[in-house]
Amino acid sequence: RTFGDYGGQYVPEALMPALQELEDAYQRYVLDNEDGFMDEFRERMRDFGGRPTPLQRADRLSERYGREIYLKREDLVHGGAHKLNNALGQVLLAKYMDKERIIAETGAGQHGTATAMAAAHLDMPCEIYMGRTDVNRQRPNVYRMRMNGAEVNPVDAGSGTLKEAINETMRDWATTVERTHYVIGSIVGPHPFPRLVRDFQSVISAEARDQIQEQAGRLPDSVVACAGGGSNTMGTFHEFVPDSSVDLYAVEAGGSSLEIDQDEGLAPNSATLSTGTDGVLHGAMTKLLQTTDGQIVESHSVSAGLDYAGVGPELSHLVDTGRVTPASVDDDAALNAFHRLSNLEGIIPALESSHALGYLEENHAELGDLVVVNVSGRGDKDLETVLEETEKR
Ligand SMILES: Cc1ncc(COP(=O)(O)O)c(/C=N/[C@H](C(=O)O)[C@@H](O)C(C)C)c1O
Repeated sequence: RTFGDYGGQYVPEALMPALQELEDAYQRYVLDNEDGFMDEFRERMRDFGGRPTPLQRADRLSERYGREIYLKREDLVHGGAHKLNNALGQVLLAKYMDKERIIAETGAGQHGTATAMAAAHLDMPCEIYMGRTDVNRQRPNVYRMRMNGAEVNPVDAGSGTLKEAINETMRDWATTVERTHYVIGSIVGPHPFPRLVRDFQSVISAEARDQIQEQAGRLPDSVVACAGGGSNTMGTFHEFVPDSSVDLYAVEAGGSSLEIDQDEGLAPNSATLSTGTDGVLHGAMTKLLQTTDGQIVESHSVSAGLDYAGVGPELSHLVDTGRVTPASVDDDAALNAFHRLSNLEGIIPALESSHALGYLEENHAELGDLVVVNVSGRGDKDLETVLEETEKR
């Protein structure tokens, strides 16, 4: 149920039967591969999702930093981000559980898009909850969700971002749980969601661990991935966790500064692993950005996908035990990294992934001779934001 002191099931009694049912299905189908569930998951991620994704040597970045830089190309997964790994797995699991309806939250819209695509692919009705602020700043993804046949419900409460979208989705699920599965978008929420999402996303590190040994002849010295809720992070780390020679860096959004405004309850960043304190959010004990009297603060990031005041409990635990190094990169460095990869390697990365690439630019000297960086998504969705923000600066 837990990762050290973190995780658990801090939810209303009404949700416990649903979590118990999900835990049974997780054990039977994901862990025990009953009825060939994981075989079907892998086959669909191959034929529909486009896996395996390349682990590509970045020649220009390797020259620039004087070491071997390999990019794990999750931007090439169908839909443009790692999100499909988890969304397809959960929608397929919902089918095996005889559910009739899919709901999900989204912030950057990548998870919403992936869920809508997976639901269309598997012929399941789908409703996505998305904060009004995010609907306005990630419009191309709203069009894609609707094009894939999903209903998109804008959420006007609070700041109209991810936190409110998750609350609305949980509220829906509490009253429709008999026939509805909630496809949660990251390694957050009550047990078994953090493990379930991590296990689906772990295809990333399973492939990368084989590919790096095939292509470079050994394990990497370090692996770098951005962290919003933490699903691409733990997906990229999971199979390397037992390899103590491999350093793991989780890069969060440093926004415009790391200070929290206690009075306003505002944080101009989302660097939860670096500056957060323990608390419960969305059903799990984890690290949070909160005021001293326990109010969850409004977080910030130039990238919608990293703008989340919580983080997965598994990452909180691995940071506390020292296995994962928490890091953060500010908005400017992320924007510069967006332009840099586009110009040097011909790859336009998602603004979220740009935080991992920004960390590489600032800290490559500490990362050893062989580095794997996860490009969690592609940056088409961010072009407007980046062009606007770049003009402002
Ligand atoms: C391309 C891309 N890269 C990284 C992330 C960060 O989410 P995690 O992998 O769960 O840390 C995201 C997160 N996107 C979510 C979404 O699209 O709904 C996000 O907004 C929330 C689920 C956190 C993303 O789109």
